[in-house]
Amino acid sequence: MSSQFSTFVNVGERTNVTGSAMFKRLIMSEDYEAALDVARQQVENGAQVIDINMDEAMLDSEAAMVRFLNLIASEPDISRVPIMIDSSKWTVIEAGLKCVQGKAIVNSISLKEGEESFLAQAKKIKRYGAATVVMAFDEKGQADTQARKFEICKRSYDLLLKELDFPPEDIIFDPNIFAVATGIEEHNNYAVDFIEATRQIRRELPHCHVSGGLSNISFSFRGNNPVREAMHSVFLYHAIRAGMDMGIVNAGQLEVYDEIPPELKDAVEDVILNRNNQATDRLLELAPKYQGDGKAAAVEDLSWREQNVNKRLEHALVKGITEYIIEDTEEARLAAERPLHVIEGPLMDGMNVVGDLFGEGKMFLPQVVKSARVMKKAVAHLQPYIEAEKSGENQSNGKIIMATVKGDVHDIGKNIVGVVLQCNNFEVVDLGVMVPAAKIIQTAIDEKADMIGLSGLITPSLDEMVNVAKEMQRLGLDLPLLIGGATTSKAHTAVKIEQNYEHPVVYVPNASRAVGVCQKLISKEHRGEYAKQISAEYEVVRQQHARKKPRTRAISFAQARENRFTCDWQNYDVPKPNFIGVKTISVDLNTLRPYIDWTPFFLTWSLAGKYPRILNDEVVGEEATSLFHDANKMLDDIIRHNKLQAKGRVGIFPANSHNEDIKVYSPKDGEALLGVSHHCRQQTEKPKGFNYCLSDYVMPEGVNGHDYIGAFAVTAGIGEDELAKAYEADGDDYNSIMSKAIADRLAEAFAEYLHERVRKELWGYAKDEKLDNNALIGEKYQGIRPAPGYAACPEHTEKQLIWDLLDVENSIGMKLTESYAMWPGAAVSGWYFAHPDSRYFAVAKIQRDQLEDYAARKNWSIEEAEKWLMPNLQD
Ligand SMILES: C[S@@+](CC[C@H](N)C(=O)[O-])C[C@H]1O[C@@H](n2cnc3c(N)ncnc32)[C@H](O)[C@@H]1O
Repeated sequence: MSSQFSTFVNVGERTNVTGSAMFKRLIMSEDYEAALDVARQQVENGAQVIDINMDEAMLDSEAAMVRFLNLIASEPDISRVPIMIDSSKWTVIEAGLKCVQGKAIVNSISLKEGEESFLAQAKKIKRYGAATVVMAFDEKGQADTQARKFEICKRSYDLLLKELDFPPEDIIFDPNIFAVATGIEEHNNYAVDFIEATRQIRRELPHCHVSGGLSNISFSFRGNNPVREAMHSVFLYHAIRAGMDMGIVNAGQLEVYDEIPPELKDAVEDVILNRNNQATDRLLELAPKYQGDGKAAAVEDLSWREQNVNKRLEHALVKGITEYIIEDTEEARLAAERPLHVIEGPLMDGMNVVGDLFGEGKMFLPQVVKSARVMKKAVAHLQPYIEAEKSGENQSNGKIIMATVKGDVHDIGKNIVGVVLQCNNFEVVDLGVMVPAAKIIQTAIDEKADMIGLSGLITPSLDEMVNVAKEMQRLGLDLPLLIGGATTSKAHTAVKIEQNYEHPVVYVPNASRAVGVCQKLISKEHRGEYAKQISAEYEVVRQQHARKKPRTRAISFAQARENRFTCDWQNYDVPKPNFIGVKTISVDLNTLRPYIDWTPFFLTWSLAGKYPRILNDEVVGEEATSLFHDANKMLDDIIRHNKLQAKGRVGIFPANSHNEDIKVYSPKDGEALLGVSHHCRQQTEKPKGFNYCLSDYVMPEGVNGHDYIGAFAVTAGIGEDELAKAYEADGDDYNSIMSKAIADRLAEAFAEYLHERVRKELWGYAKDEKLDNNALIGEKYQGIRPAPGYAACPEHTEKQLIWDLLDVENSIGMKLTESYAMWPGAAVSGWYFAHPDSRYFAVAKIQRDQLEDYAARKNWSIEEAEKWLMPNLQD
């Protein structure tokens, strides 16, 4: 059932005689036709489940339930959503279960009357194949604190799984939403108790769901809808983040979180999160101000609109405000002699202010990208007028061809550089990802470009950049070549690329440097001087590199092997997996959300600092907070509209090591050899430690039977390209980059989530592990998940074995490029090692003897081995 819950599931409650006076009237007067219309409307309005309740003293509830459900069954537009049979009487529920077609949900059972009746009811529910809501209610009463809520849910969960083998994905906990701000001090923490209990439930009781009735929370503010709506929205915002994935939410009674006036939001947040003792009083004080329309109180500061048009354009650009840009641009166009002058005049002036502020560190990258969005909108408005003039003039600073090289799919960095250059009036022709050298060069010639910029993330891309440089030389180009991307460096550019091309080759470490470099290269006046300076600088880098003595002494491969990590294998207790084989994992994004590590997200946007501290950072805090809000808003939208999907494959196999190889056997018989995972060993002198190789963490063959190894490949990027392209088509680079950064985060979150499941459940060697997200990010668990291409297993072609073992491409559509980059880009793959001593390390430099051995093991020529292990070879 989990696939149905890939978004927050909204339960419609209007077909409930206890909650809707109108529905009650219709049922009591036996107007079932009109009652059906109520159900239909709910589905049309987006309810994904409809809750039906006939609990009315004056009604034969059982008969009414059966009659209504039978009517629904013959209405395909209603019966396409699951039905929630809601009653406090078990007989009504059972009568309902008998006549629902398709999967039903029972609302609800609990431990209120003890374990026996709870299990008896659950057993029947299971037999009907239904899911069930389980209330946090036991023999002592309804749970109000976090501890009680969790304790009851855990007890229910354990009973259901152990006694009945009840599918955990069919359990929906309702940990009780109670009213806050009632004036009774004990109630102040009720929302926090619900949210934190939800977090704990979702973390510790795998695969279950959490639901609740939202409107209770704001009960004390009956009659003041703006405050109630704000409370619903704030509560939901936090509860969904904690893992609430279902609920009775009346969309009409929900304010958009980001549109709540800040003053009200702050006061409501104080109440919901119980942030201080005065919270209720403050909200009570504020509430009358928002009564009625309420929003009148929230006056946006629009004084900037009174300035002249040029100043307004500047303000919009600096602040990234798109609302008025078309009307302001139009006003400027009408006043200008020619439309082009608007770009060259006020718009470029505004962008220069942005550029200066960015250069001075007073604006941050996300703001600059937002400015670019405004600029693009303005330029798009002017474009038809400029074309109508057919002036053919090109007033840009210069034209640059940008591309992620062949074999690589990573483009966030490239896109950011592109935007920043466009902000500075460079014309960027972006060829996208996986672009062969021939296409890059031909486009540069056709477009009469002034420069070429190459980007790449994975190490094989370094080689491809060398190839592009050689091709440019061979074909006689004279354009400057810019090099950027995570694995590139000044040293690599100087040592490997520059001498292959006799015109300027410049390493660009980040987006903020790109503008300066491009401006110097484009300027006739400065280019020669700058090129000379760069080339002299790189000559020094080369000389230093050549002189550089390795800080560590190399030893022979035989010596290194001799000094392998080992343990008492004879007495090693092999952790036997609960699951051996391969399976697909589909997971909803709400489940992944709490596993996100946000720190690298901020780094993507060049904001350095650890999350959550960064939100309050003195320098970047404000921008980080705004970025974080934008990201979460987009994430809400992605989840709500299913815009990205996460899919993965995981496998656990019998395995043994043989020196630097890991032999992987068939899960069926443990005999047939499915493949060999090849590894490299550290080859520098280790006076105090071991010369590690990943194979050391798997029991050698011939000792004591099989050990095991796991493999995984996950993506959260299904839909990523379409999503980003849609934003790009709209000139919205900010959201395009944002969507990719989010997809990336979700993929990493997926890897974290799946690894936890492997440890606790599939392999199960750490079933009692209890770690919060911080501890997971800090890798405080047993075992590792090294990823080919990273330091302990630097050779990328080894991903192919993961793909073969897990049948990744056929089953979930993830692919490997010729450089072994993963597609979609938001993807992670790797191996699982369970050994308690397993650690990440860096293979670092290896010697010729190991290179030859590796080539022989892989059945490669030495040249081939050199190509793939290039970053690990001594220069
Ligand atoms: C790149 S970070 C990703 C986790 C981070 N929390 C995030 O969300 O971006 C850590 C991962 O990189 C890989 N990794 C790190 N160091 C490694 C090494 N020395 N060898 C192999 N893989 C390594 C492992 O797969 C590890 O789980």
